[in-house]
Amino acid sequence: MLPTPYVKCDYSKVYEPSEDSFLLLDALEEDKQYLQQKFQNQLAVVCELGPGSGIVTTFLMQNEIPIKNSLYFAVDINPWALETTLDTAKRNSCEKYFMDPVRSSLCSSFRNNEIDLLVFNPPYVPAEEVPLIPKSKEYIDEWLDLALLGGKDGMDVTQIVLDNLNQTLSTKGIAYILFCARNKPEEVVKLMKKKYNWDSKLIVHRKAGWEVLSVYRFYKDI
Ligand SMILES: C[S@@+](CC[C@H](N)C(=O)[O-])C[C@H]1O[C@@H](n2cnc3c(N)ncnc32)[C@H](O)[C@@H]1O
Repeated sequence: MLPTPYVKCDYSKVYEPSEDSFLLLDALEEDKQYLQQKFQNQLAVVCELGPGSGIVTTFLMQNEIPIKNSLYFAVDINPWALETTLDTAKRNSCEKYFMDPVRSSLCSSFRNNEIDLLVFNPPYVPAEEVPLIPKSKEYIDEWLDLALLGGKDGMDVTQIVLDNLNQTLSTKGIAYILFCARNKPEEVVKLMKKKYNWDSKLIVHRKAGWEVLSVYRFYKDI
């Protein structure tokens, strides 16, 4: 079993690592060899959307996923998450890896087809709407709402990422995305195949309280 990063931060400002975070780590561990083979002998560009505490990006660096020669970008809309991600990386002695925290909404600050590995534990809880971006860094509770609430079926934010995968990912690119049952992931993956020809594989799923969570890999075998 791969080590889990040590995280110590202010959970009134960033999402506290929970069952979903740990399930995502399990999925990445499960696919470690697959990823190693896929990206061997190249420089891999890795992007985690919504790193929150930084636990997932730090896990990737700590365990050299997908490969030793990787560049890591941690993209969050919450400014506190960027500071915390840097701190978590440092606490786990990951300073030797290239990791850039980027303040941006989803992949809007990347050029097309640059990301090889995309990882996202999104705001997936169904809600009337996705909250507006808070006016100031100091509106702490509002940043936490953004970490959780995903609009209709909890899919508003995730759907933007899925609809843009063809533009976002490199030719060999792969995405790992977490869903809860209320996101209707079985329907989502069928539509991804039909609309965009993305293959998908259920890597892990687990009952967490009253929620069933799953992580799917999206890929194209070329
Ligand atoms: C469920 S939390 C996941 C945090 C962390 N990755 C984990 O697994 O513990 C979702 C994260 O997505 C971020 N987020 C929400 N909307 C975003 C957006 N439009 N662009 C970038 N990040 C966003 C939130 O700030 C939050 O850090």
